[in-house]
Amino acid sequence: MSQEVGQDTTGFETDASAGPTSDVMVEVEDLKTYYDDGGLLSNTPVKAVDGVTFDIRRGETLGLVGESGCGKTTLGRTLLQLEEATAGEIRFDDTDVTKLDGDEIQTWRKNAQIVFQDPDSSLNDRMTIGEIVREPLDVHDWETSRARRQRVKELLDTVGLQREHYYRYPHQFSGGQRQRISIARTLALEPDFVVLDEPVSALDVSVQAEIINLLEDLQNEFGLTYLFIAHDLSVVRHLCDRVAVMYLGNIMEIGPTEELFTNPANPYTHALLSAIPRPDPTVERNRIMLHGTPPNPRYPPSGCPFSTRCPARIRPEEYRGLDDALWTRLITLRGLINERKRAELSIRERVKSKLGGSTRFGTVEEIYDELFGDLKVPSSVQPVLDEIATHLRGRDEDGALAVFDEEFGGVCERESPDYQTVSETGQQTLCHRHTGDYESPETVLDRRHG
Ligand SMILES: Nc1ncnc2c1ncn2[C@@H]1O[C@H](COP(=O)(O)OP(=O)(O)OP(=O)(O)O)[C@@H](O)[C@H]1O
Repeated sequence: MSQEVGQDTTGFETDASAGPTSDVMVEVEDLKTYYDDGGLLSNTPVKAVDGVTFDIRRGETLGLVGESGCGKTTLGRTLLQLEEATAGEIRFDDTDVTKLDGDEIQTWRKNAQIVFQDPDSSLNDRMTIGEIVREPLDVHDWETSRARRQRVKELLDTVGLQREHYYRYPHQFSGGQRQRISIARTLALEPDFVVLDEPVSALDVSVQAEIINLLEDLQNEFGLTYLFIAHDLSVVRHLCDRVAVMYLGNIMEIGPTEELFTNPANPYTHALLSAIPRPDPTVERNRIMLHGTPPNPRYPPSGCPFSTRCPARIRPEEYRGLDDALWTRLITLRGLINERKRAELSIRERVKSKLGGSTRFGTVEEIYDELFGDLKVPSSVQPVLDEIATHLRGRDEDGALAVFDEEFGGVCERESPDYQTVSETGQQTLCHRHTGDYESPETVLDRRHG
Protein backbone atom coordinates (compact mmCIF):
# COMPACT_ATOMS: atom_id res chain seq x y z
CA MET A 1 0.00 0.00 0.00
CA SER A 2 1.40 3.40 -0.83
CA GLN A 3 2.59 5.31 2.22
CA GLU A 4 2.03 8.96 1.48
CA VAL A 5 -1.72 9.01 1.32
CA GLY A 6 -3.73 12.00 2.50
CA GLN A 7 -7.20 13.45 2.02
CA ASP A 8 -8.08 16.08 -0.54
CA THR A 9 -10.96 18.50 -0.19
CA THR A 10 -13.40 16.11 -1.83
CA GLY A 11 -12.59 13.48 0.79
CA PHE A 12 -10.90 11.20 -1.79
CA GLU A 13 -7.67 9.54 -0.75
CA THR A 14 -4.78 11.18 -2.53
CA ASP A 15 -1.11 10.60 -2.86
CA ALA A 16 0.67 13.47 -1.15
CA SER A 17 3.73 12.90 -3.36
CA ALA A 18 1.71 13.25 -6.56
CA GLY A 19 2.91 15.56 -9.28
CA PRO A 20 1.63 19.08 -9.53
CA THR A 21 -0.77 18.47 -12.42
CA SER A 22 -3.23 15.86 -11.20
CA ASP A 23 -3.73 13.12 -8.66
CA VAL A 24 -5.19 10.95 -11.39
CA MET A 25 -2.72 9.07 -13.56
CA VAL A 26 -5.04 6.88 -15.63
CA GLU A 27 -8.60 7.71 -16.68
CA VAL A 28 -10.59 4.93 -18.30
CA GLU A 29 -13.88 5.74 -19.95
CA ASP A 30 -16.47 3.27 -21.24
CA LEU A 31 -13.70 0.89 -22.27
CA LYS A 32 -14.66 -2.22 -24.20
CA THR A 33 -12.45 -5.07 -25.36
CA TYR A 34 -14.22 -7.67 -27.45
CA TYR A 35 -12.57 -10.78 -28.87
CA ASP A 36 -13.73 -11.65 -32.31
CA ASP A 37 -12.30 -15.07 -33.06
CA GLY A 38 -13.08 -14.82 -36.77
CA GLY A 39 -14.77 -18.21 -36.77
CA LEU A 40 -18.37 -19.18 -37.35
CA LEU A 41 -19.43 -17.21 -34.30
CA SER A 42 -17.53 -14.10 -35.35
CA ASN A 43 -20.71 -12.01 -35.42
CA THR A 44 -20.97 -12.52 -31.70
CA PRO A 45 -17.70 -11.52 -30.04
CA VAL A 46 -16.64 -12.40 -26.51
CA LYS A 47 -17.29 -9.24 -24.50
CA ALA A 48 -14.33 -9.67 -22.16
CA VAL A 49 -14.42 -6.02 -21.02
CA ASP A 50 -17.80 -4.50 -21.57
CA GLY A 51 -17.81 -0.78 -20.80
CA VAL A 52 -15.76 0.09 -17.72
CA THR A 53 -15.17 3.59 -16.37
CA PHE A 54 -12.76 4.27 -13.52
CA ASP A 55 -9.51 5.99 -12.71
CA ILE A 56 -6.21 5.11 -11.12
CA ARG A 57 -4.55 7.66 -8.88
CA ARG A 58 -0.89 8.45 -8.91
CA GLY A 59 1.07 6.35 -6.44
CA GLU A 60 -1.82 4.11 -5.42
CA THR A 61 -2.34 0.38 -5.69
CA LEU A 62 -5.71 -0.40 -7.23
CA GLY A 63 -6.76 -4.02 -6.72
CA LEU A 64 -8.77 -5.79 -9.42
CA VAL A 65 -10.68 -8.84 -8.22
CA GLY A 66 -13.41 -11.15 -9.49
CA GLU A 67 -14.05 -14.74 -10.53
CA SER A 68 -11.97 -16.44 -13.18
CA GLY A 69 -12.88 -15.28 -16.67
CA CYS A 70 -14.51 -11.98 -15.61
CA GLY A 71 -12.04 -9.96 -17.71
CA LYS A 72 -9.31 -8.87 -15.27
CA THR A 73 -6.33 -9.86 -17.42
CA THR A 74 -7.94 -8.47 -20.56
CA LEU A 75 -8.53 -5.15 -18.82
CA GLY A 76 -4.93 -5.02 -17.55
CA ARG A 77 -3.54 -5.88 -20.98
CA THR A 78 -5.79 -3.37 -22.71
CA LEU A 79 -4.57 -0.58 -20.40
CA LEU A 80 -1.05 -1.37 -21.64
CA GLN A 81 -2.22 -1.63 -25.25
CA LEU A 82 -1.21 -5.29 -25.40
CA GLU A 83 -4.82 -5.86 -26.47
CA GLU A 84 -6.61 -3.48 -28.79
CA ALA A 85 -9.55 -1.64 -27.25
CA THR A 86 -12.80 -2.10 -29.18
CA ALA A 87 -14.20 1.20 -27.90
CA GLY A 88 -13.64 3.80 -25.20
CA GLU A 89 -10.70 5.82 -23.95
CA ILE A 90 -7.63 5.20 -21.80
CA ARG A 91 -5.96 8.48 -20.88
CA PHE A 92 -2.54 8.35 -19.25
CA ASP A 93 -1.79 11.85 -18.04
CA ASP A 94 -4.24 13.17 -20.65
CA THR A 95 -2.87 11.16 -23.59
CA ASP A 96 -5.44 8.76 -25.02
CA VAL A 97 -3.20 5.76 -25.63
CA THR A 98 -5.84 3.98 -27.73
CA LYS A 99 -5.12 6.59 -30.42
CA LEU A 100 -1.33 6.14 -30.51
CA ASP A 101 0.25 4.53 -33.56
CA GLY A 102 2.85 1.72 -33.49
CA ASP A 103 5.98 3.82 -32.88
CA GLU A 104 4.24 6.07 -30.38
CA ILE A 105 3.00 3.06 -28.43
CA GLN A 106 6.50 1.63 -28.37
CA THR A 107 7.89 4.84 -26.88
CA TRP A 108 4.99 5.28 -24.46
CA ARG A 109 5.25 1.70 -23.24
CA LYS A 110 8.46 2.53 -21.38
CA ASN A 111 6.15 4.12 -18.80
CA ALA A 112 3.83 1.18 -18.38
CA GLN A 113 4.89 -2.41 -17.81
CA ILE A 114 3.44 -5.74 -16.70
CA VAL A 115 4.50 -8.53 -14.31
CA PHE A 116 2.90 -11.87 -15.16
CA GLN A 117 1.60 -14.59 -12.88
CA ASP A 118 3.95 -17.23 -14.14
CA PRO A 119 7.55 -16.04 -14.46
CA ASP A 120 8.42 -19.23 -16.36
CA SER A 121 6.35 -18.21 -19.35
CA SER A 122 7.90 -14.75 -19.48
CA LEU A 123 11.54 -15.77 -18.98
CA ASN A 124 13.41 -17.26 -21.90
CA ASP A 125 15.35 -20.23 -20.52
CA ARG A 126 18.06 -19.89 -23.16
CA MET A 127 18.98 -16.36 -22.11
CA THR A 128 21.09 -15.45 -19.09
CA ILE A 129 19.52 -13.39 -16.32
CA GLY A 130 21.59 -10.43 -17.46
CA GLU A 131 20.32 -10.73 -21.04
CA ILE A 132 16.72 -11.08 -19.86
CA VAL A 133 16.77 -7.99 -17.64
CA ARG A 134 18.76 -6.07 -20.26
CA GLU A 135 16.45 -6.86 -23.16
CA PRO A 136 14.08 -3.87 -22.71
CA LEU A 137 17.11 -1.56 -22.50
CA ASP A 138 18.45 -3.05 -25.75
CA VAL A 139 15.07 -2.75 -27.47
CA HIS A 140 14.85 0.93 -26.55
CA ASP A 141 18.52 1.50 -27.35
CA TRP A 142 19.09 2.85 -23.87
CA GLU A 143 22.45 4.60 -23.41
CA THR A 144 25.67 2.59 -23.94
CA SER A 145 26.26 -1.12 -23.67
CA ARG A 146 28.42 -0.58 -20.60
CA ALA A 147 25.76 1.60 -18.92
CA ARG A 148 23.16 -1.11 -19.62
CA ARG A 149 25.29 -3.77 -17.96
CA GLN A 150 25.77 -1.53 -14.97
CA ARG A 151 22.02 -0.77 -14.81
CA VAL A 152 21.16 -4.48 -14.86
CA LYS A 153 23.51 -5.15 -11.97
CA GLU A 154 21.90 -2.36 -9.97
CA LEU A 155 18.47 -3.76 -10.77
CA LEU A 156 19.53 -7.19 -9.52
CA ASP A 157 20.55 -5.50 -6.24
CA THR A 158 17.25 -3.65 -6.10
CA VAL A 159 15.15 -6.81 -6.31
CA GLY A 160 17.28 -8.72 -3.79
CA LEU A 161 19.35 -10.82 -6.19
CA GLN A 162 23.11 -10.84 -6.53
CA ARG A 163 25.22 -9.27 -9.25
CA GLU A 164 26.89 -12.66 -9.90
CA HIS A 165 23.49 -13.94 -11.01
CA TYR A 166 23.97 -11.95 -14.24
CA TYR A 167 25.52 -14.94 -15.99
CA ARG A 168 23.19 -17.65 -14.72
CA TYR A 169 20.07 -19.08 -16.37
CA PRO A 170 16.43 -18.99 -15.15
CA HIS A 171 16.27 -22.75 -14.44
CA GLN A 172 18.95 -22.30 -11.78
CA PHE A 173 16.54 -20.21 -9.68
CA SER A 174 13.53 -20.89 -7.47
CA GLY A 175 10.03 -19.63 -8.35
CA GLY A 176 10.36 -16.62 -6.04
CA GLN A 177 13.76 -15.70 -7.47
CA ARG A 178 12.42 -16.03 -11.02
CA GLN A 179 9.63 -13.61 -10.13
CA ARG A 180 12.30 -11.22 -8.79
CA ILE A 181 14.04 -11.49 -12.19
CA SER A 182 10.83 -10.56 -14.01
CA ILE A 183 10.30 -7.65 -11.65
CA ALA A 184 13.86 -6.42 -12.32
CA ARG A 185 13.16 -6.60 -16.06
CA THR A 186 9.88 -4.73 -15.57
CA LEU A 187 11.68 -1.93 -13.75
CA ALA A 188 14.51 -1.62 -16.29
CA LEU A 189 13.02 1.37 -18.13
CA GLU A 190 11.80 3.10 -14.94
CA PRO A 191 8.07 2.82 -15.59
CA ASP A 192 5.54 4.92 -13.64
CA PHE A 193 2.74 2.38 -13.93
CA VAL A 194 2.88 -1.40 -13.51
CA VAL A 195 0.16 -3.99 -14.00
CA LEU A 196 0.77 -6.88 -11.59
CA ASP A 197 -1.20 -9.79 -13.02
CA GLU A 198 -1.51 -12.33 -10.18
CA PRO A 199 2.22 -11.90 -9.42
CA VAL A 200 2.27 -14.28 -6.45
CA SER A 201 -0.46 -16.81 -7.29
CA ALA A 202 1.98 -19.34 -8.75
CA LEU A 203 4.37 -19.12 -5.77
CA ASP A 204 4.58 -21.12 -2.54
CA VAL A 205 2.75 -19.39 0.29
CA SER A 206 6.02 -18.92 2.17
CA VAL A 207 7.51 -16.98 -0.76
CA GLN A 208 4.41 -14.91 -1.52
CA ALA A 209 4.93 -12.56 1.44
CA GLU A 210 8.53 -11.87 0.38
CA ILE A 211 7.46 -10.84 -3.10
CA ILE A 212 4.58 -8.74 -1.77
CA ASN A 213 7.00 -6.97 0.58
CA LEU A 214 9.38 -6.39 -2.31
CA LEU A 215 6.59 -4.90 -4.44
CA GLU A 216 5.65 -2.57 -1.57
CA ASP A 217 9.25 -1.48 -1.06
CA LEU A 218 9.70 -0.81 -4.78
CA GLN A 219 6.51 1.23 -4.87
CA ASN A 220 7.72 3.43 -2.04
CA GLU A 221 11.22 3.77 -3.46
CA PHE A 222 10.22 4.59 -7.03
CA GLY A 223 6.75 6.14 -6.55
CA LEU A 224 5.13 3.43 -8.69
CA THR A 225 1.42 3.16 -9.42
CA TYR A 226 0.07 -0.39 -9.46
CA LEU A 227 -2.92 -2.20 -10.88
CA PHE A 228 -2.87 -5.40 -8.82
CA ILE A 229 -4.90 -8.27 -10.30
CA ALA A 230 -5.56 -11.02 -7.77
CA HIS A 231 -7.73 -13.89 -6.62
CA ASP A 232 -6.51 -13.86 -3.03
CA LEU A 233 -8.63 -11.28 -1.25
CA SER A 234 -6.49 -11.27 1.90
CA VAL A 235 -3.47 -10.16 -0.15
CA VAL A 236 -5.62 -7.51 -1.82
CA ARG A 237 -6.78 -6.23 1.55
CA HIS A 238 -3.19 -5.97 2.73
CA LEU A 239 -1.71 -4.36 -0.35
CA CYS A 240 -4.31 -2.20 -2.07
CA ASP A 241 -5.48 1.37 -1.43
CA ARG A 242 -8.64 0.84 -3.43
CA VAL A 243 -10.33 -2.18 -4.99
CA ALA A 244 -12.40 -2.67 -8.13
CA VAL A 245 -14.67 -5.73 -8.24
CA MET A 246 -15.26 -7.16 -11.72
CA TYR A 247 -18.03 -9.40 -12.97
CA LEU A 248 -18.70 -10.38 -16.58
CA GLY A 249 -16.66 -7.55 -18.08
CA ASN A 250 -18.07 -4.87 -15.79
CA ILE A 251 -16.81 -3.15 -12.65
CA MET A 252 -19.60 -3.79 -10.15
CA GLU A 253 -18.06 -1.83 -7.30
CA ILE A 254 -15.01 0.31 -6.64
CA GLY A 255 -13.89 1.99 -3.47
CA PRO A 256 -11.29 2.34 -0.70
CA THR A 257 -10.15 -1.12 0.41
CA GLU A 258 -11.17 -1.10 4.07
CA GLU A 259 -14.53 0.42 3.28
CA LEU A 260 -15.24 -2.12 0.58
CA PHE A 261 -14.22 -5.04 2.81
CA THR A 262 -16.09 -3.87 5.91
CA ASN A 263 -19.06 -2.25 4.25
CA PRO A 264 -19.55 -3.73 0.77
CA ALA A 265 -22.30 -2.13 -1.25
CA ASN A 266 -22.88 -4.32 -4.29
CA PRO A 267 -24.59 -7.72 -3.89
CA TYR A 268 -21.78 -9.32 -5.90
CA THR A 269 -19.14 -7.95 -3.52
CA HIS A 270 -21.23 -9.25 -0.60
CA ALA A 271 -21.22 -12.70 -2.18
CA LEU A 272 -17.50 -12.62 -3.00
CA LEU A 273 -16.53 -11.57 0.51
CA SER A 274 -18.85 -14.05 2.19
CA ALA A 275 -16.88 -16.84 0.50
CA ILE A 276 -13.58 -15.91 2.23
CA PRO A 277 -12.70 -18.65 4.75
CA ARG A 278 -12.85 -17.34 8.32
CA PRO A 279 -9.89 -17.87 10.65
CA ASP A 280 -12.21 -19.46 13.24
CA PRO A 281 -14.36 -22.12 11.52
CA THR A 282 -16.56 -22.48 14.64
CA VAL A 283 -17.86 -18.95 14.16
CA GLU A 284 -21.06 -19.18 12.22
CA ARG A 285 -21.19 -17.25 9.01
CA ASN A 286 -23.76 -16.61 6.41
CA ARG A 287 -22.21 -17.64 3.17
CA ILE A 288 -24.14 -16.38 0.19
CA MET A 289 -24.25 -19.21 -2.31
CA LEU A 290 -24.40 -17.99 -5.88
CA HIS A 291 -26.40 -20.24 -8.15
CA GLY A 292 -24.96 -21.56 -11.39
CA THR A 293 -21.92 -20.21 -13.16
CA PRO A 294 -21.39 -16.75 -14.68
CA PRO A 295 -23.10 -16.31 -18.06
CA ASN A 296 -21.09 -16.75 -21.23
CA PRO A 297 -19.48 -13.34 -22.00
CA ARG A 298 -20.49 -13.85 -25.62
CA TYR A 299 -24.12 -13.66 -24.49
CA PRO A 300 -24.32 -11.42 -21.42
CA PRO A 301 -27.82 -10.96 -19.99
CA SER A 302 -29.86 -7.85 -20.63
CA GLY A 303 -30.16 -5.33 -17.82
CA CYS A 304 -27.73 -5.73 -14.93
CA PRO A 305 -24.81 -8.08 -15.76
CA PHE A 306 -25.28 -9.82 -12.39
CA SER A 307 -29.08 -10.16 -12.68
CA THR A 308 -29.10 -13.88 -13.48
CA ARG A 309 -27.32 -14.80 -10.23
CA CYS A 310 -27.97 -11.87 -7.92
CA PRO A 311 -29.14 -12.90 -4.45
CA ALA A 312 -30.69 -9.43 -3.94
CA ARG A 313 -32.50 -9.20 -7.25
CA ILE A 314 -35.43 -6.79 -7.17
CA ARG A 315 -38.76 -8.59 -7.37
CA PRO A 316 -41.78 -7.33 -9.24
CA GLU A 317 -44.21 -5.46 -6.97
CA GLU A 318 -46.72 -8.31 -6.76
CA TYR A 319 -44.12 -10.80 -5.51
CA ARG A 320 -42.40 -8.61 -2.89
CA GLY A 321 -44.26 -10.35 -0.08
CA LEU A 322 -43.44 -13.86 -1.36
CA ASP A 323 -41.75 -16.21 1.09
CA ASP A 324 -37.95 -15.71 0.77
CA ALA A 325 -37.25 -19.45 0.65
CA LEU A 326 -39.63 -19.84 -2.28
CA TRP A 327 -38.12 -16.85 -4.07
CA THR A 328 -34.63 -18.33 -3.66
CA ARG A 329 -35.83 -21.65 -5.12
CA LEU A 330 -37.37 -19.78 -8.06
CA ILE A 331 -34.00 -18.15 -8.73
CA THR A 332 -32.40 -21.59 -8.51
CA LEU A 333 -34.91 -22.85 -11.05
CA ARG A 334 -33.94 -20.06 -13.42
CA GLY A 335 -30.26 -21.01 -13.02
CA LEU A 336 -31.08 -24.64 -13.79
CA ILE A 337 -33.04 -23.69 -16.88
CA ASN A 338 -30.07 -21.66 -18.04
CA GLU A 339 -27.76 -24.62 -17.47
CA ARG A 340 -30.09 -26.86 -19.44
CA LYS A 341 -30.10 -24.28 -22.19
CA ARG A 342 -26.30 -24.35 -22.33
CA ALA A 343 -26.28 -28.12 -22.24
CA GLU A 344 -28.56 -27.99 -25.25
CA LEU A 345 -25.50 -26.79 -27.08
CA SER A 346 -23.57 -29.85 -25.93
CA ILE A 347 -23.74 -32.57 -28.53
CA ARG A 348 -23.22 -35.30 -25.92
CA GLU A 349 -26.23 -34.18 -23.94
CA ARG A 350 -28.28 -33.97 -27.10
CA VAL A 351 -27.36 -37.45 -28.23
CA LYS A 352 -28.07 -38.85 -24.78
CA SER A 353 -31.44 -37.23 -24.71
CA LYS A 354 -32.26 -38.41 -28.26
CA LEU A 355 -31.36 -41.97 -27.31
CA GLY A 356 -33.73 -41.72 -24.39
CA GLY A 357 -30.94 -41.85 -21.81
CA SER A 358 -31.21 -39.75 -18.70
CA THR A 359 -29.25 -36.52 -18.73
CA ARG A 360 -27.53 -35.06 -15.71
CA PHE A 361 -30.43 -32.70 -15.15
CA GLY A 362 -33.14 -35.24 -14.41
CA THR A 363 -36.78 -34.85 -15.35
CA VAL A 364 -38.85 -31.72 -14.81
CA GLU A 365 -40.85 -33.58 -12.14
CA GLU A 366 -37.66 -34.47 -10.25
CA ILE A 367 -36.42 -30.88 -10.39
CA TYR A 368 -39.75 -29.48 -9.21
CA ASP A 369 -40.00 -32.02 -6.44
CA GLU A 370 -36.48 -31.21 -5.26
CA LEU A 371 -37.03 -27.46 -5.39
CA PHE A 372 -40.62 -27.00 -4.30
CA GLY A 373 -41.63 -30.33 -2.69
CA ASP A 374 -41.24 -29.03 0.86
CA LEU A 375 -42.69 -25.55 0.26
CA LYS A 376 -46.20 -24.22 0.01
CA VAL A 377 -46.48 -22.73 -3.48
CA PRO A 378 -49.19 -20.05 -3.59
CA SER A 379 -51.91 -20.18 -6.23
CA SER A 380 -50.48 -17.06 -7.91
CA VAL A 381 -47.19 -18.88 -8.61
CA GLN A 382 -48.32 -22.44 -9.41
CA PRO A 383 -49.81 -21.71 -12.88
CA VAL A 384 -46.57 -19.98 -13.90
CA LEU A 385 -44.53 -22.98 -12.76
CA ASP A 386 -46.88 -25.23 -14.73
CA GLU A 387 -46.39 -23.17 -17.88
CA ILE A 388 -42.60 -23.23 -17.42
CA ALA A 389 -42.74 -27.01 -16.94
CA THR A 390 -44.62 -27.41 -20.23
CA HIS A 391 -41.85 -25.58 -22.07
CA LEU A 392 -39.17 -27.62 -20.32
CA ARG A 393 -40.81 -30.91 -21.22
CA GLY A 394 -40.70 -29.80 -24.85
CA ARG A 395 -36.96 -28.96 -24.45
CA ASP A 396 -37.86 -25.34 -25.06
CA GLU A 397 -35.58 -23.63 -22.52
CA ASP A 398 -35.87 -20.26 -24.26
CA GLY A 399 -39.64 -20.39 -23.94
CA ALA A 400 -39.35 -21.35 -20.27
CA LEU A 401 -36.99 -18.45 -19.59
CA ALA A 402 -39.28 -16.02 -21.41
CA VAL A 403 -42.23 -17.04 -19.22
CA PHE A 404 -40.07 -16.86 -16.12
CA ASP A 405 -38.75 -13.38 -16.88
CA GLU A 406 -42.10 -12.01 -17.95
CA GLU A 407 -43.66 -13.07 -14.66
CA PHE A 408 -40.85 -12.87 -12.12
CA GLY A 409 -38.47 -10.46 -13.88
CA GLY A 410 -38.10 -6.81 -12.95
CA VAL A 411 -35.94 -3.74 -13.37
CA CYS A 412 -32.72 -5.80 -12.93
CA GLU A 413 -33.46 -7.79 -16.08
CA ARG A 414 -34.82 -4.88 -18.06
CA GLU A 415 -32.53 -1.92 -17.41
CA SER A 416 -28.76 -1.47 -17.15
CA PRO A 417 -27.97 0.11 -13.80
CA ASP A 418 -25.95 3.34 -13.50
CA TYR A 419 -23.10 3.84 -11.05
CA GLN A 420 -24.27 5.16 -7.71
CA THR A 421 -21.90 6.81 -5.23
CA VAL A 422 -22.63 5.38 -1.82
CA SER A 423 -20.06 6.98 0.47
CA GLU A 424 -18.16 10.19 1.01
CA THR A 425 -14.94 8.44 0.08
CA GLY A 426 -16.24 7.79 -3.42
CA GLN A 427 -17.29 4.14 -3.11
CA GLN A 428 -19.36 3.41 -6.21
CA THR A 429 -21.62 0.52 -7.08
CA LEU A 430 -23.44 -0.66 -10.17
CA CYS A 431 -26.80 -1.70 -8.72
CA HIS A 432 -30.42 -0.61 -9.07
CA ARG A 433 -30.87 -1.09 -5.33
CA HIS A 434 -28.79 2.02 -4.64
CA THR A 435 -31.04 4.40 -6.54
CA GLY A 436 -33.04 5.06 -3.38
CA ASP A 437 -36.23 3.44 -4.67
CA TYR A 438 -35.56 0.04 -3.10
CA GLU A 439 -34.33 -1.61 0.07
CA SER A 440 -30.52 -1.73 0.29
CA PRO A 441 -28.75 -4.97 -0.74
CA GLU A 442 -27.58 -5.41 2.85
CA THR A 443 -31.12 -5.33 4.26
CA VAL A 444 -32.35 -7.80 1.66
CA LEU A 445 -29.38 -10.14 2.01
CA ASP A 446 -29.70 -10.11 5.80
CA ARG A 447 -33.32 -11.13 5.48
CA ARG A 448 -32.86 -13.65 2.69
CA HIS A 449 -29.57 -15.17 3.87
CA GLY A 450 -29.14 -13.90 7.43
N1 LIG B 1 -7.45 -14.09 -26.84
C1 LIG B 1 -8.71 -14.37 -26.52
N2 LIG B 1 -9.62 -14.74 -27.48
C2 LIG B 1 -10.90 -15.00 -27.18
N3 LIG B 1 -11.41 -14.95 -25.93
C3 LIG B 1 -10.56 -14.60 -24.93
C4 LIG B 1 -9.17 -14.31 -25.17
N4 LIG B 1 -8.58 -13.99 -23.98
C5 LIG B 1 -9.54 -14.09 -23.05
N5 LIG B 1 -10.73 -14.46 -23.61
C6 LIG B 1 -12.02 -14.64 -22.93
O1 LIG B 1 -12.34 -13.39 -22.35
C7 LIG B 1 -12.95 -13.58 -21.08
C8 LIG B 1 -12.13 -12.84 -20.03
O2 LIG B 1 -10.88 -13.50 -19.89
P1 LIG B 1 -9.72 -12.95 -18.94
O3 LIG B 1 -8.54 -13.86 -19.06
O4 LIG B 1 -9.51 -11.51 -19.19
O5 LIG B 1 -10.39 -13.14 -17.48
P2 LIG B 1 -9.70 -13.17 -16.04
O6 LIG B 1 -10.67 -12.55 -15.11
O7 LIG B 1 -8.34 -12.58 -16.12
O8 LIG B 1 -9.59 -14.73 -15.75
P3 LIG B 1 -8.50 -15.51 -14.85
O9 LIG B 1 -8.68 -15.02 -13.45
O10 LIG B 1 -8.87 -16.95 -15.04
O11 LIG B 1 -7.14 -15.17 -15.42
C9 LIG B 1 -13.00 -15.09 -20.85
O12 LIG B 1 -14.28 -15.53 -21.26
C10 LIG B 1 -11.93 -15.61 -21.77
O13 LIG B 1 -12.24 -16.93 -22.19
